[in-house]
Amino acid sequence: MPRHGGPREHGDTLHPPVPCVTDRLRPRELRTLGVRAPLCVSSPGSAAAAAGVAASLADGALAPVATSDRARMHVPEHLVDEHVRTVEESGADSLVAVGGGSAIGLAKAVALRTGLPVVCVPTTYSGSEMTDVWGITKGGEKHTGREARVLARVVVYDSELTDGLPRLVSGLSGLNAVAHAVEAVYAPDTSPLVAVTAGEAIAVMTRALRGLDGGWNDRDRDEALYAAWLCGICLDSTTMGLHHRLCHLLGGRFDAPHAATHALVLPFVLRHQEPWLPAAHRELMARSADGGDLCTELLRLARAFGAPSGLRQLGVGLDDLAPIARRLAQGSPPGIGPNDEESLLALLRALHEGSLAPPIDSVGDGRAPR
Ligand SMILES: NC(=O)C1=CN([C@@H]2O[C@H](COP(=O)(O)OP(=O)(O)OC[C@H]3O[C@@H](n4cnc5c(N)ncnc54)[C@H](O)[C@@H]3O)[C@@H](O)[C@H]2O)C=CC1
Ligand SMILES: O=C(O)/C=C\C(=O)CC(=O)O
Repeated sequence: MPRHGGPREHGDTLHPPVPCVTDRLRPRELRTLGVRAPLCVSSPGSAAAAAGVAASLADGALAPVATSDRARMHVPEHLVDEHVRTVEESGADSLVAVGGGSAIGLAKAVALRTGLPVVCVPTTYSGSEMTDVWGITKGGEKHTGREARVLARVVVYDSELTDGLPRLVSGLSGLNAVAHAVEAVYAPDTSPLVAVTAGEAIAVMTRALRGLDGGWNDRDRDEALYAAWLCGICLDSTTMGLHHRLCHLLGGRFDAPHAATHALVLPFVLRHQEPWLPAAHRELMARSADGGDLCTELLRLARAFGAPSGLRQLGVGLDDLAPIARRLAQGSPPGIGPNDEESLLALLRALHEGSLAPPIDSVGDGRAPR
């Protein structure tokens, strides 16, 4: 299959090709938006992919007026300031993000200030390209919000752009995406449609990640990108809960690596919520783990991809736990499990140690109403 020759073909594809898969960003997609002069942003790791996209645009006389490969995770405010200045000085009329959640997050933050339309070419599985969620970090606090203007106008999925993504980055960003789907299942504004999408997303992503764990192939990469798309839709459709709030707090205050933090935290927060899940949602989680215990499988995958084994490894001290629990309880993150300070502190202690409680069925009597 020639590079960029179109969606890859699999003889035994389980699902039809994703409708928005295309081979690459073409000038046509930008012309549809009526723009001519994009600022193309990437991170160092996705700079080569960004150069390829820029070249394909230039072929159509839509050469970027500026490029930057300086995106980094959590979107520090000073980078937003610098890139807004670049927009003003270059006369850019649009933002093309080529990369993972960091590049996309920077484009979103610049769009928040400037109102320029965003086009995304994701090269990791963060799912950010499908959401109206923005984040900017300043003074040790990660501020997030939702704004229609940051939602990408065009998203181009090309799994060949993920071929060079290192195994551990792939695995951890896939687990970040799974967190979007898991939290969408028990979000206050979930719906049957979201739950079905989330179930498919969790099942396909965990299957692809198991493939990556044992020797990744093209099909696993295609499936992971398909699942990332679904996971992003789940996050866009629902209110973020305890898991995302905790990860953002850790990201802002401890500069914790985003995807690795999600991978560590997810099995623990899901275990915390699990007893309060309605039976249908517990079954959905079990089905997406092939009938097994999803938390145990998520923890196994997190460890296989080098996630920290506990909050200790992220530089979080025992003394930090009570203030974090207080902060979370004050924010009263939506979720179905207990959100009082004492329960949250128990959760944080387990996370600090990295010791996951057994599934409730193996405990025997259940711990909460179903
Ligand atoms: N607003 C939203 O809906 C969401 C936002 N995020 C944000 O995204 C950021 C994390 O995004 P991630 O994608 O996990 O990390 P990332 O964008 O920082 O990428 C991880 C690493 O992979 C490298 N990389 C990216 N594409 C590559 C490629 N094709 N080949 C080789 N290396 C490549 C990057 O340079 C970086 O070193 C965080 O800031 C997080 O807050 C994450 C999920 C959803
Ligand atoms: O935690 C996530 O994966 C989802 C949202 C964010 O990271 C917020 C942001 O864009 O910084």
